[in-house]
Amino acid sequence: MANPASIPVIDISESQGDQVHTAKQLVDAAAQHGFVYIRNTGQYISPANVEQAFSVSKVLFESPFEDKQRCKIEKNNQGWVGMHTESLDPKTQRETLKSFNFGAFTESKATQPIPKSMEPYEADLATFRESCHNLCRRLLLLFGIGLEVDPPDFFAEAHSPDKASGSILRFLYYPPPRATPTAQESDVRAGAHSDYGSVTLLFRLKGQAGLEILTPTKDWVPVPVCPPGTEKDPSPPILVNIGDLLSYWTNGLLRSTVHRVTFADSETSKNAHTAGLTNGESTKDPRYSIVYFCHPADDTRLTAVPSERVQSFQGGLATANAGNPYAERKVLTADEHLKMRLQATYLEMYGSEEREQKSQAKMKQFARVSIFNSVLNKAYASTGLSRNLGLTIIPPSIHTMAKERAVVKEPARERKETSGDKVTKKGKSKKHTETRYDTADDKSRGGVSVNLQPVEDTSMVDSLDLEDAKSSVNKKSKIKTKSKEDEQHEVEDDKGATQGGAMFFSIGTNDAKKETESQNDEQDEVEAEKEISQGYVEFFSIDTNPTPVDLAAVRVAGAENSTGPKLNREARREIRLIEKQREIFIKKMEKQLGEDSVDEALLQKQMDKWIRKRDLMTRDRHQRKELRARQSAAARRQKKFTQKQEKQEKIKSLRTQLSKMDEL
Ligand SMILES: O=C(O)CCC(=O)C(=O)O
Ligand SMILES: [Fe+2]
Repeated sequence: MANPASIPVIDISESQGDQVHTAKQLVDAAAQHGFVYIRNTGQYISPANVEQAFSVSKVLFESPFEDKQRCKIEKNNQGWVGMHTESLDPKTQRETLKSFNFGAFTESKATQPIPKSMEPYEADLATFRESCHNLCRRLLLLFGIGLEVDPPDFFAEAHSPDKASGSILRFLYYPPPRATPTAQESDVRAGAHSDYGSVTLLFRLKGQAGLEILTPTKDWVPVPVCPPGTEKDPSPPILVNIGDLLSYWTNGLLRSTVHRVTFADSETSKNAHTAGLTNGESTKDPRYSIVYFCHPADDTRLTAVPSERVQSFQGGLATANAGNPYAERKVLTADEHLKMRLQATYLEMYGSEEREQKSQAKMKQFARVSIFNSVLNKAYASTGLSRNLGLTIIPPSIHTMAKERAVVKEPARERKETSGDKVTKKGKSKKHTETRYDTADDKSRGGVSVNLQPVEDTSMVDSLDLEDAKSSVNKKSKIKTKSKEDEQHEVEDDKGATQGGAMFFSIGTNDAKKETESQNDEQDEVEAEKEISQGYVEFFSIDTNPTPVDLAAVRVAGAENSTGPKLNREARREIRLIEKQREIFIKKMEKQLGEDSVDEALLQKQMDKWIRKRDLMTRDRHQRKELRARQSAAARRQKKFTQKQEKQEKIKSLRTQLSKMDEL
């Protein structure tokens, strides 16, 4: 068993004597280990506040999945990260963590969507984040003093809280090993990585093992929560580690050290002997941790700081970061660095180059399908939007179907009206007219209707077959139907999760038309599923920020008399609303800045923001609708079940009576 790391514990409270001495101690620890414990005396963050932050974190992770999913992580690195979404170390197969990243707060209000369950704690979160930042700035000042940077507050100033930065307060949750039954030996809780910012604060709970650091001799050693001498402190020390930026800034004098979180537990890992457990700590329970990643202002340049000690440092970045593949200097500013690291972490969200190429190929394929092109062209043309719209992927079977349909020139859909009497639930007769747009004859392969709706999951668009895609939708709906949301379901759902905020089209086929309520049990099931999935199979999306398309060409194509299917009412309404909103923004801009002063880029930004917000609202509405459908389906099922039981009871009692009569 590897010995725990001998990271020093330092008391930085101002009352603790010589500031220069403390600063030198800090620099030495950061240069040797890249990690240092700060005794928590409560001067910067009280143990009570840390405890409260952990309680809030538990509330967050226990809140409904939909509530968190609504706030999925975006490219600004803020939001909810579901299971297997993140990949800190692309070499590791899977990481079993969930987390929530809080960005900036203004006047105690979050500047990002947060789960409803967090609303009562917004001010507490803002205060906690602020105290973390203050502690980091104190540490940065001490690093400046210890390194004799001129001026000593060089680092602290670069982290002014008034400027936009990538700083993040992050709550982490690692499910217990028993909740990840499909875990493989190679799985880790968090993959090997160094942190992206300047300094990181890490809060952990007593008894929760797992964190390990990679030493210069390439050994993984555990970092206990309570190192010797701190066991009786009111709160475990705060673990501070040096991030890549401080390493760049100091030419590698301060080390950004690679670390990870493992299942290093004798019960769960065959590698227990290499992992090494520290006394009294284990990984068998769920693990919670809180991290504060402190970043400088976005535009901060990452050149070596004005310090003789740094400039004359012989080791240099390469030597100091031997074993840290992440610390290669490739960038000039803090936000460029962060973007580069986030791209590698959230492959799914940013899309790898390979996926980009594939989607390009699919786009070309898509372009050949005139029937769908005409739908899009019309949509683009009628919105008159200057935002760049683009598309992603259609399953080949739909592609084939569309091609066929284009070739046979299926007859246009006809408006059909049927009227008659309908018996209401109360047994009264009522006049009823139903309008349908239907194909005129039975040559139809199922009419196509296009429907605009935001969806939260596009995983099925990769499906190779329409039927597959359909059953995948239904399967997912079924998963969601289960009332008890357990870990495994979250894992399933997370797998397909992609970034929100995009607007998607979906396609419905004739067989998905609303059916009249049936008395038949099975039919009821089918109906419920249809209601839930709304009978639609997502097939392509309009991304709000994708590959640009030539809008001029789109307008020309849109103006032609296309023979493709018409946009349905919801789609047309959506487009009208977008147009209207755009006009409102233009008018506002003109009012403020005078006529012909429309700033296209700004307008674009406003539109994107508005659309994102609207998409979220629409998604909420759909979720509510889905919930209602689920509830009524469950009620129907329950009713059927009770009726069946009553019937059986009756038969049973009749049989008993009969046999009694027989006996007589
Ligand atoms: O949970 C932990 O102990 C460490 C997490 C971590 O290293 C990170 O989020 O960067
Ligand atoms: Fe980390």
